[in-house]
Amino acid sequence: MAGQGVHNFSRFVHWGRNIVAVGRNYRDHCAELGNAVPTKPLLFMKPVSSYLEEGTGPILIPRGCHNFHHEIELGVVIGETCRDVCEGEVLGRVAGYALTLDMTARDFQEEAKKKGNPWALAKGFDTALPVSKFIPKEEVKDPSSLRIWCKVNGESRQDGTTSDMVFSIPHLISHISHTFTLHPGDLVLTGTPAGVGPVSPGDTLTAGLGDLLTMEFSVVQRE
Ligand SMILES: CC(=O)CC(=O)C(=O)O
Ligand SMILES: [Mg+2]
Repeated sequence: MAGQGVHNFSRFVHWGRNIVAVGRNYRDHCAELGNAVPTKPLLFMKPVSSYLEEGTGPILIPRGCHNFHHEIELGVVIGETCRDVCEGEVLGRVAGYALTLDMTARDFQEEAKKKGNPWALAKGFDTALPVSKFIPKEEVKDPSSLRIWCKVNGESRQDGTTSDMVFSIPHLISHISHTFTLHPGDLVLTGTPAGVGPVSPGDTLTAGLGDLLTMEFSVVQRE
């Protein structure tokens, strides 16, 4: 596998350094929250401590949050260093993919947006990034045409396709790499399609990526 070297990509969660997230990358999601479609990628970071691997525990609603949302997203795992890479080189530097949830304390985010503050509290709390197992790129025929879906207690909430992204995976990673270097094991979240909505303590989230995998997480209130 390209760039595998000493790294074991099946455990990328434990050695990736950067988690870069893209916001407002689907027109239908921009519309549902009343946001303009960006003219260049909107980026924010999530801390490594926000990772939650399937099977290791529940998603924790942060203290003081009263509007807690799911956002299903395709994650792209970097395989080789990306610094000033052109779009045509990007997919050759990808190690694989993962299904991710960009869990969001929407009330914290709304407050931050009003004040012009960053989104760290809204999107960076412990367990804010539930992830599936790693999927090597050889198992993904076309990352630009993958179904991503999310159900809450069995009810469909989000059902989108990566073909509806405003900015493609090569464009996003090339763009990011012209500002900061991405390293092997880093993860790029590519934004969420429409249907984001609230989850409560006791809910079960199930989500899927094409015919490649499904994952499941329960939700509890952080004490
Ligand atoms: C409005 C948002 O929270 C932006 C975001 O994360 C997205 O996926 O879009
Ligand atoms: Mg998101």
